[in-house]
Amino acid sequence: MTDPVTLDGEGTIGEFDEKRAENAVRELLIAVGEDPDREGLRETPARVARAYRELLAGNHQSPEEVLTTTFDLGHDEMVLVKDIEIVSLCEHHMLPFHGVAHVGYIPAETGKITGLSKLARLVEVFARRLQVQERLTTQIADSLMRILEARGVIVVVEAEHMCMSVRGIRKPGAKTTTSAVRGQLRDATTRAEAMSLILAR
Ligand SMILES: Nc1nc2c(ncn2[C@@H]2O[C@H](COP(=O)(O)OP(=O)(O)OP(=O)(O)O)[C@@H](O)[C@H]2O)c(=O)[nH]1
Ligand SMILES: [Zn+2]
Repeated sequence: MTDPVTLDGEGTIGEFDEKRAENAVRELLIAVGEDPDREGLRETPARVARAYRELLAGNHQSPEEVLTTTFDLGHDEMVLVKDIEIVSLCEHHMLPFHGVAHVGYIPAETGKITGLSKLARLVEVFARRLQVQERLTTQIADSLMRILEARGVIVVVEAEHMCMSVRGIRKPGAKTTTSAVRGQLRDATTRAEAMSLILAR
């Protein structure tokens, strides 16, 4: 058993209980009028449980774990990784929202930077949880400020929510953009420069 992960202001999350998840999916199949023992559904509870384990893997990872590799390159200008694909699950409907995240930061004065892939890994840590897009965006920004002691951070997430496209209001194609800007990137000129890089195709 690993210790439950403490989420910033969001309580704690315990272990993933695969057997319990399987039983719950079996119950859900019965609740919607299906026969969970028919040929095509026999393995479904186990498959769905494994899928949720994967989609919620970030519950058991911390941002500190993935931002371990740092280099002191003395680089003190902005570093920006664009178009990091994300798939997350909205906490209201447990349906996916998917799109891209753009993550930029101005390193600490010491020039402490991290590996580029670590920025994408950081995004994964927070995307693979039950989320709302706003919290996903701010958690990425706040952890970069805290762990890398960055002087500034900008995170922009653009996503389509399945709960808005396949059910409810049914507006496929509607995109939601959220941003979080911290430190020196709040400065109007620096922020405008970052936004023009993010928007450039
Ligand atoms: N702000 C925000 N809202 C979200 C996100 N994901 C889903 N939602 C919204 O959460 C709201 C939940 O509203 P409710 O009225 O409780 O649920 P509902 O009856 O299923 O709502 P409808 O989707 O309007 O049918 C909906 O408006 C969703 O669009 C997100 O990441 N951020
Ligand atoms: Zn939703």
